Amino acid sequence: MSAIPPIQPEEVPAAAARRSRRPGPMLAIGLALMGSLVLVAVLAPVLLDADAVGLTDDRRQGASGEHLLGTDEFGRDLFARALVATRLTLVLTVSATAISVVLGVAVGLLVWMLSPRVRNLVLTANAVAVAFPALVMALVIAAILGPGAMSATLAVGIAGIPAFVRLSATMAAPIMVRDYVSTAKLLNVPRPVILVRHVLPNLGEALLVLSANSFAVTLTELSGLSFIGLGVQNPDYDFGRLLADGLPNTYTQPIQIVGPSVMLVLTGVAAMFIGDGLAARSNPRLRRLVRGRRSGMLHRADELSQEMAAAHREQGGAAGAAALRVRGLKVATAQGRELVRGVSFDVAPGEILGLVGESGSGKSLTAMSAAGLVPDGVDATAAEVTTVGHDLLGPVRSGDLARDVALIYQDPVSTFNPALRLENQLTEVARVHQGMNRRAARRALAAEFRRLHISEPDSRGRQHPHELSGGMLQRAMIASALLTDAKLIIADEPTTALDVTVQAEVLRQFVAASGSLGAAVLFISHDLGVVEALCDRVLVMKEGEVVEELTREQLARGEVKHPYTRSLLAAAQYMEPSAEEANE
Ligand SMILES: Nc1ncnc2c1ncn2[C@@H]1O[C@H](COP(=O)(O)OP(=O)(O)OP(=O)(O)O)[C@@H](O)[C@H]1O
Repeated sequence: MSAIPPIQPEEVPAAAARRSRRPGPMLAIGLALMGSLVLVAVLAPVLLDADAVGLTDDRRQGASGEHLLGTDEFGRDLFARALVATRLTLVLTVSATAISVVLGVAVGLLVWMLSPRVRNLVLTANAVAVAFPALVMALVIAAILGPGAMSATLAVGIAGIPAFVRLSATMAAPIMVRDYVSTAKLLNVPRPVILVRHVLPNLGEALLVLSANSFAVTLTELSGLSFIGLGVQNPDYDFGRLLADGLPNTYTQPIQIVGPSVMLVLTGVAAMFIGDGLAARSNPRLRRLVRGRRSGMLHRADELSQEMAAAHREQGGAAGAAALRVRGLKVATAQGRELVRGVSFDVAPGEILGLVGESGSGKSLTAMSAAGLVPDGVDATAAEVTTVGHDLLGPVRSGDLARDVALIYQDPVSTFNPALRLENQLTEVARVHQGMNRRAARRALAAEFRRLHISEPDSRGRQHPHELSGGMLQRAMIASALLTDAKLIIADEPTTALDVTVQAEVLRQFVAASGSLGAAVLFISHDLGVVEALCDRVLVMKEGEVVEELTREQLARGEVKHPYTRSLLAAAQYMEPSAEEANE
């Protein structure tokens, strides 16, 4: 057997990560411009209020050294008025945008607490609202609420809500099926907490981009409402109100509309630059499980299956010793399509049980059901699922499963919430369910990192997932299982997404970890070679059924009976390079 070469971790260099966080030129210009406008909004009403509102005899004057943009029919300085109007304009625009963002995001996330049917209804109604022009909707709402700055702000804010509902609901969808959300569900984290903690931070960048662009649109709409008399009322004034005041004099004294027009354009351009700059800077790498009566639940099987399970029990012997005991597990879609058809097995403490079979044979559904995680859209029944002593067909105390079961998924990137530091995620069970304080948990995690040969173990925890390679993230998951002394590790193709050398190292660490923990392991794989090297026993699944059970020795000697296993074995041998090929 050839020696396994040491792994070369392909980390994302810290300098590159820092560079990607620097604002680009567009964002810098936008922020500088917006910063200047905010400064004007703060200072102008203090310094220029007398000139802006003071009535003088210098009426309808053109531009001069004394009045840079002339004066209006009451002798008020138009330059001062344009600058002073910045404060009210910005306050109203920020308020209306905040209404759209806060309510839109709240609704967009809360729909994920509804049943799929009600959620679809809400989202369809929202899609209709999005298709309706926001300005028309704002006009209708403003007309109902009556003229005034407050009602215009409310109208424009409400009209902007559907766009944010759509964005946040759509972006939440893929996050709700991410592995770290499944893990949070295993931890019995309440749905609102999952939404706020795991989903909301991942919307941050997209929300910022949409908010900045929405700010520009809101500015135009609010100015439009003031311009037609539905917004800010005299004696107050924003840019739109100033434009309306200057309109009758467009031909006789056009300079009256220059100030508010320029300020309006500058504010809009600043917001657009910020939005586009944020969009350009957003890192594309930074990227549902529903419990209900009808689906996504593990139910106790009906009478018939109970009988079947009793038969299995007789075959299976005493339940006491097994870390995982599954009897008569069936998983079916709501339409009745059977995906897993009465699977029964045990995994003893310290034993590694392999689950092999072609894609779609029901391996993941079987394993996830064993952790009480049944995906939305399917219904699972069993006569018995006892996981580390917990009867999953009855109520399980919050945190018990989380403490005893560790899940390691195929895609190391989707396993972690990209917005949270690794140590927060990896030490959660230890801190929340085992009462370890933050500092002790951090130290213990670093020790496990060291044990698993993760470089710079003391600082890794403070990094975000994208700063580590895939192999490191998988080892970090193993470290987390070690940290909590998990009694059952469910690993769903944990090395498939890794390259071959990293795979070998992760597997080596995996065996060492499970050995030192004495944990039972349910190891799912397509790869018979890996399973033979790693597992004590193997279950072969085909079309939702276990068609054969083999020991490692039987598999090694090729003592397989079922034609399907034979074909799997033949395929694996066909894939393996011959000795000559390997030497080439
Ligand atoms: N939530 C779901 N709703 C409906 N069908 C599902 C759902 N989850 C899985 N299935 C179907 O159940 C079958 C078994 O899926 P499962 O993921 O357990 O297969 P698998 O053996 O793990 O395959 P793979 O190796 O590709 O992951 C597949 O046909 C799959 O399409």
